[in-house]
Amino acid sequence: MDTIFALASAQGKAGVAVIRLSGPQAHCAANALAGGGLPPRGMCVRTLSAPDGSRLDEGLVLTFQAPSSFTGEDVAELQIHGSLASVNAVLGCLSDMDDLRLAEPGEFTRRALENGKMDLAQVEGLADLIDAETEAQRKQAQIILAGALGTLAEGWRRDLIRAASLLEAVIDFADEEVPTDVTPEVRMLTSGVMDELTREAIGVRIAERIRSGFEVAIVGLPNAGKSTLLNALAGREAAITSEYAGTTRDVIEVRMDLAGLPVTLLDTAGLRETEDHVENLGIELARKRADAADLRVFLTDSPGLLGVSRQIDDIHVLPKSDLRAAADGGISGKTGQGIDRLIDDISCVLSSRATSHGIATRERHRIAMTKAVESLASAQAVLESGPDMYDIAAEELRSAIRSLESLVGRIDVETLLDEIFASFCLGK
Ligand SMILES: Nc1nc2c(ncn2[C@@H]2O[C@H](COP(=O)(O)OP(=O)(O)OP(=O)(O)O)[C@@H](O)[C@H]2O)c(=O)[nH]1
Ligand SMILES: [K+]
Ligand SMILES: [Mg+2]
Repeated sequence: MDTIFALASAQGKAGVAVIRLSGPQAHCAANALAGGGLPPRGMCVRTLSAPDGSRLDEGLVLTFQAPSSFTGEDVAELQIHGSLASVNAVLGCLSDMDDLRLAEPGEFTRRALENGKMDLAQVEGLADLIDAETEAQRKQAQIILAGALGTLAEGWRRDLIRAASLLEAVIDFADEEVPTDVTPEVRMLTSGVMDELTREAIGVRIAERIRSGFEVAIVGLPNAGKSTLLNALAGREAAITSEYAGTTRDVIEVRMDLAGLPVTLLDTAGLRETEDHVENLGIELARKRADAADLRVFLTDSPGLLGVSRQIDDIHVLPKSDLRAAADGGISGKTGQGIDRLIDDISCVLSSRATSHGIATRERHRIAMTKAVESLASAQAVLESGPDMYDIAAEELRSAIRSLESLVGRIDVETLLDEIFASFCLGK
């Protein structure tokens, strides 16, 4: 096994930079820089020197001993001053050492997975945590990283193994009298797992939104003040505004953190009948994106006229409230009136959706769970045909178990790894 090293903290100037080494030569290499005598597990302040004796930096050296480390291997971490030159000098010395090489993106985590320090879902959770920008994303990633999906999957697996073994007991004793009918218990176990899997699979759509952001489209007639409102919400001039009706044609996207939720606001072309070819293209795009969005804010008192389908949670507000006499509930992108309330309304709708999801977060999880549900449904169906079909039912249960095992990477790991680790940054 190679010993790998990489800068584990972000590139660029910082107070401290962390260089991580993992593998059989990790302690040996750290000792070479630190002048020897490091404990197998501990923390020391040391002067780090190059092979010619010249001083590299003074820093903190942490050592971890296999298997009690992030990767499960011998690990050393060098905390040095976070300048580009200091980091490059130390990395240069490490790459000159025999048996050491720069880690590939995600390679430390890959080793942690291979050494059983985390399961595949936890690896995904770690990737999400590193990418997390909002509080909702952070919380969701922490739940997965803590191993919650693995715990759930283990419970389902246990129930299905019990169900399969009940059937197998009947198959094995087919020639003898079997005193009890096992089907009620098999049915109960499989139905329980199916219900939970179905609920989790539905929740993935919401969890995906928390990872990638909810889309909120601002929709209305031309000149309603959509772009002005977008700019007010974004706190910057993201879109052009003017008194000319038909200013916005393309969809303008602004990503923001709305009360802890990741939201992409969409400013769209004003909706109307027009002869202008380019404006019509914009209107067509606006309708399409508004329909596909998670939530629409209609900036009008007559949303029915716009040709965009309206859904139950959608918000509609009267624009340009500053021009109306003591208008209640309206909004003004110009004066800021009603903006806070709109933000509250949007985050209220989205957070009620955000809390209704379960533990699973990815399309990969959804597919594995849906496959398991299909196998369980087949198992239940053939169970009806009596003990002659129990071997087929048991095979369907085993196939459901394999689907659940793929959730946490007990099987099919190799095919998934490259895809998952491709999203990792160096040093993780
Ligand atoms: N008084 C007042 N004027 C506003 C308000 N919002 C926008 N306006 C003005 O109304 C005009 C149209 O604003 P925009 O933000 O460009 O409207 P829009 O809905 O994006 O228009 P299109 O992109 O053409 O569909 C501009 O002259 C704005 O200054 C508001 O809340 N109060
Ligand atoms: K306009
Ligand atoms: Mg506009």
